[in-house]
Amino acid sequence: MSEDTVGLAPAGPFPPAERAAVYRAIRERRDVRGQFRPDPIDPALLRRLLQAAHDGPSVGLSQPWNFILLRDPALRARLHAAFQTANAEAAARFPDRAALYSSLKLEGILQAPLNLCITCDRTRGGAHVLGRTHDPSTDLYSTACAVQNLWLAARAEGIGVGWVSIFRPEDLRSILRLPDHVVPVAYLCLGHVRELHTQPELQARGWGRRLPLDDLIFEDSWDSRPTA
Ligand SMILES: Cc1cc2c(cc1C)N(C[C@H](O)[C@H](O)[C@H](O)COP(=O)(O)O)c1[nH]c(=O)[nH]c(=O)c1N2
Repeated sequence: MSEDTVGLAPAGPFPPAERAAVYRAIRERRDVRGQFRPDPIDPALLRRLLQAAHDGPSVGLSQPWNFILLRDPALRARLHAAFQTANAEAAARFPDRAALYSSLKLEGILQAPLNLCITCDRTRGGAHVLGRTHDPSTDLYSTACAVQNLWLAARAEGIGVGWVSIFRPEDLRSILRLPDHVVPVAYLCLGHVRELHTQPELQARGWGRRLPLDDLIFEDSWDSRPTA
């Protein structure tokens, strides 16, 4: 196919206000655990979020994702119970910070009007996928890119998103009836929110802090990092 039949559009920078909006969505995106309103997400809005995810980059254009929409209260109760089991196990890993850990809210499974599991089908695209031949993990990275697209679009739409990874993988697999070749990459809680934290909640609550960007940049080789 020649260059003039593939379809090209101007690639200059966005006008300043649109550029600012993109950076605003990136900077103001937050992980939401407890501030969900119960009102449902409009189907057209949800469709835009899923389209944003589906517009993501993927290795060899393999698009390994699926989107499992979880609304059924009974199913969500089982998922919440699975979270509680895993969270008790996780809490035990932090004996020095047990009180702080147990004070953290780490999911909104029952409060959020919608839960969404974004999966990666490790067979999508067949045995050989362009770009994945030497790094099989690239299908998982692709799926994470889709998640981030959705997360940023959700911020622009006023929808909060919270990622819950405190599950035994086998619990998610059995409750959602996933076949072996499908990996649950992201379990997300979604809903309208009235307010968002201005900084990561884990920072606000003293669990961690955002690292200075300058400490993370170095040139040419790992050996030249400032902390070396
Ligand atoms: C892969 C992955 C997995 C999780 C998370 C994120 C990601 C990327 N985060 C959210 C995480 O704590 C949060 O992103 C950081 O603390 C930074 O905060 P903001 O996202 O900027 O608000 C998260 N949060 C939570 O309350 N329970 C969880 O199980 C998880 N799991």
